[in-house]
Amino acid sequence: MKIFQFLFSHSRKNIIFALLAGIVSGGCSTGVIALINNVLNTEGTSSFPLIIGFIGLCLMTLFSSLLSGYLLIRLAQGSIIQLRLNLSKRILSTPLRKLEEQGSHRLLAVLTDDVMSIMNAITVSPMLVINLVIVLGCFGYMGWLSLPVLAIGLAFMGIAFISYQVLMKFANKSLLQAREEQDELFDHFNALTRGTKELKTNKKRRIAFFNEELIPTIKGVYRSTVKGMTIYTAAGNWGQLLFLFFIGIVIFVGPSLNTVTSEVLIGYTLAILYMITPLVTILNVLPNFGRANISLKKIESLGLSLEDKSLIEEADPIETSFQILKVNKLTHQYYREKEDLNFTLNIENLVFTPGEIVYLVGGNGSGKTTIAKMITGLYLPETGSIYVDGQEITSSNIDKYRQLFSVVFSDFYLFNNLLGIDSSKQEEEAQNYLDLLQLNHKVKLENGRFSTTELSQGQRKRLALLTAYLEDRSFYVFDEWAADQDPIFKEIFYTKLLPDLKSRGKTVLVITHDDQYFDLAERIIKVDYGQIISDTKTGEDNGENNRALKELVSEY
Ligand SMILES: Nc1ncnc2c1ncn2[C@@H]1O[C@H](COP(=O)(O)OP(=O)(O)OP(=O)(O)O)[C@@H](O)[C@H]1O
Repeated sequence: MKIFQFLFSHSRKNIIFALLAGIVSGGCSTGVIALINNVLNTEGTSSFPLIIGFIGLCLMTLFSSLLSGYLLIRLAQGSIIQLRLNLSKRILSTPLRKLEEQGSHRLLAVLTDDVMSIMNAITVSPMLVINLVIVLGCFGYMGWLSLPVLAIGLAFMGIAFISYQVLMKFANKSLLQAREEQDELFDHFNALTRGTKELKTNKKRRIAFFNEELIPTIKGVYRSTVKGMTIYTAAGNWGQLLFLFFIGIVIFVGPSLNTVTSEVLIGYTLAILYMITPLVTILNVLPNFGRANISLKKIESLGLSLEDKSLIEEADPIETSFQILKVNKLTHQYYREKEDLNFTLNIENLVFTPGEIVYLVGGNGSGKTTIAKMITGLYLPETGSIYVDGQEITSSNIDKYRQLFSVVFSDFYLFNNLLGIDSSKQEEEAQNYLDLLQLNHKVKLENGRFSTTELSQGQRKRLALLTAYLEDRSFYVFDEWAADQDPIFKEIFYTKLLPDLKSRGKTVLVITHDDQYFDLAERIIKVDYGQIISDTKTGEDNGENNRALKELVSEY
């Protein structure tokens, strides 16, 4: 089972110690049964050494099972921490495109549902191991009492194991189905939380969402889970029934076998009685492992990998500047399941130098945001290359390359603190930016934390801009940043903030539809259906380019 491999890979040493302690504990408790059997079959009062032996064995059982339990609990909890950290690291290091393809609902299902079911299995694993050792110890003792009866017992166990495996296959099939439906359910939860406004304002949509989307999926998850868990319960009951058959055979057939003495029979009865509870416990916790296995497989199937190790390793010292950045024959393809044609983006040739303001323009869906993701290294180049001062960007230095950029995408995320920025050193600077962005009456910066991020969309974008300013990178990318700003602040953005960045030697790539400000750009790159169709330098002395700009504005 994958889950055992997973546990074992986390701490072999701990597992081996815990198992050794468990074996001692199992051995001691079997010893207690053997001793009781001995006493029951001895005439007269028990001798002093037997009493001391009994007490000693009981204490040894107690301490070794405590030690084994403690080690296993530590191992289980340690693996849970590792699992959470590992998953977070994996998500951070998985290429952006892969994450986009999976969708946030699937990641959320992994982080909540799968982590929970793996945690459940890990939490009960000490119980499983301890009880397994007791059962094995009892079987060992039974074998020592009578090999033929043990052989019958093992034959029953073999039948139980094989039939349990067959039933488990059916159960796992249903649970796997439930897990797939769970992804769909998380997608609906996404719609429920993010589309609250749309659902509240349209009763028909709300009812249709409930009846046609949410309820069928919830029922589907319910049906598959009930089916899977019922098969598991049936398998557990079947296992118990076989065990009862075994007891029946020992009790009714045992005495007719010449080799079975009354001492053996009493010993068997004691061992069987002793192992009933551990056996039932094992059968009860096994479904947890089936579910955890499915979750581990699901995590693997999402392809969350550690491909881009640089993201989770200690960051290299940040490259603060460049002289020339060249993009050559870069391509990116979006695969679309429902369409015959894939959308392909091409950047034949682009050059950026410090201190220039470049506008990236084009119609909706023409590829501007994708180009920004390609230039900033968020999408790994499928073909073509990026060169910074003559050095080619490869997977080994791409993380360092990304540190050249500060980006505010239109679907930006605003952290409520200045993570990764030494706020104590930059507090005064941050305060100045709060004034400049006209946020000083709304937001305070205290110990590197914004007093609030509950702001209007335009104000939140200004805070995102402040964070970008404080990052002080060489290359700034703004994806329709001004779209949510009022006309006054739009004017400030294009006429003050962007020239200010230029004067500080920054390269600024502005994705925009604000054609009234196109004449402020030094260069305009126009995109259409994934192709760069013009890269025009503008300037007062350049009549030809000015004509090109006028054409572009009128076309827009
Ligand atoms: N995650 C994605 N998966 C598949 N296709 C995508 C994805 N993101 C964008 N596309 C497709 O790629 C094309 C370019 O999208 P992109 O977001 O780069 O356009 P854009 O020029 O920035 O548009 P807008 O001006 O509307 O923001 C679009 O036709 C879109 O359908």
